[in-house]
Amino acid sequence: MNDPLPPPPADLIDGASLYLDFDGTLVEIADTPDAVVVEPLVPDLLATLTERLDGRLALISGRAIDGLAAMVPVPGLPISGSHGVETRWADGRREGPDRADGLDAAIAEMTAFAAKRQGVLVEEKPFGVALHYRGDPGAETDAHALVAGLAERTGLDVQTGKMVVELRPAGVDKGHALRRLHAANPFAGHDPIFVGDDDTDEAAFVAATALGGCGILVGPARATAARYRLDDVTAVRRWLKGA
Ligand SMILES: O=P(O)(O)OC[C@H]1O[C@H](O[C@H]2O[C@H](CO)[C@@H](O)[C@H](O)[C@H]2O)[C@H](O)[C@@H](O)[C@@H]1O
Repeated sequence: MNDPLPPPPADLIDGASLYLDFDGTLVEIADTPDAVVVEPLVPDLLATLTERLDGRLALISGRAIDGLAAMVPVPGLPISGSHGVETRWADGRREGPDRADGLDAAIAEMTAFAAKRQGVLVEEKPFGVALHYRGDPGAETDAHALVAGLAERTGLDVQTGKMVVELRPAGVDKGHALRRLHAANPFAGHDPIFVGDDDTDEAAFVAATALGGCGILVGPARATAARYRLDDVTAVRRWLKGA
């Protein structure tokens, strides 16, 4: 595939509001969710950017907020978690929906599925659940079929990702997350820039563009709503340091 997307200019975030994905963007993908290595330079970089942007920096992740906040201990950093389902604002206020009926039963079925396949694991989240098959790629088809069936029965939506398929509340995605954060101070009125690598990030690229900003895809060229592209996590960190 030809790559029509240039790297972002160094001054793109001047005066902007910056929204960052986590896995595959700020940290390298690892074998399991808990195996991710967060070097000290990551929270240090986020703290520096928060100061430089007068607080206009937030994480928008597929991970649940509590786990992510523990991995990235930056005081006052707003976080949207679980693919836009839950929010932690800079002052610590939390927002999220009720836990869906049927979620516990879905977790039980996924756990039974994983118990029969070494390398498949279940990641529980407060409002959803992810089924990871990075440790057993051959389980992909069955994992997707299981989660599609559970989505029909529970009314939850299917979210795909890198070697993962999950259930999350319907009608919410990272685009909603970006719009929600961007409607509030200090983000509002500044062009939104979103940086991400995965399927779930496309909705945020679309939202950022519609609000007058743009998206930056991380990873190999692909069909995307992003305007710019960076090769990998190292390139993201270099760009953020130089921006
Ligand atoms: O939106 P993100 O912050 O990028 O989160 C997306 C998912 O990331 C995590 O899973 C992915 O990263 C794992 C660790 O590198 C990897 O083992 C897995 O295969 C990837 O799918 C996280 O565990 C999920 O909850 C997030 O939805």
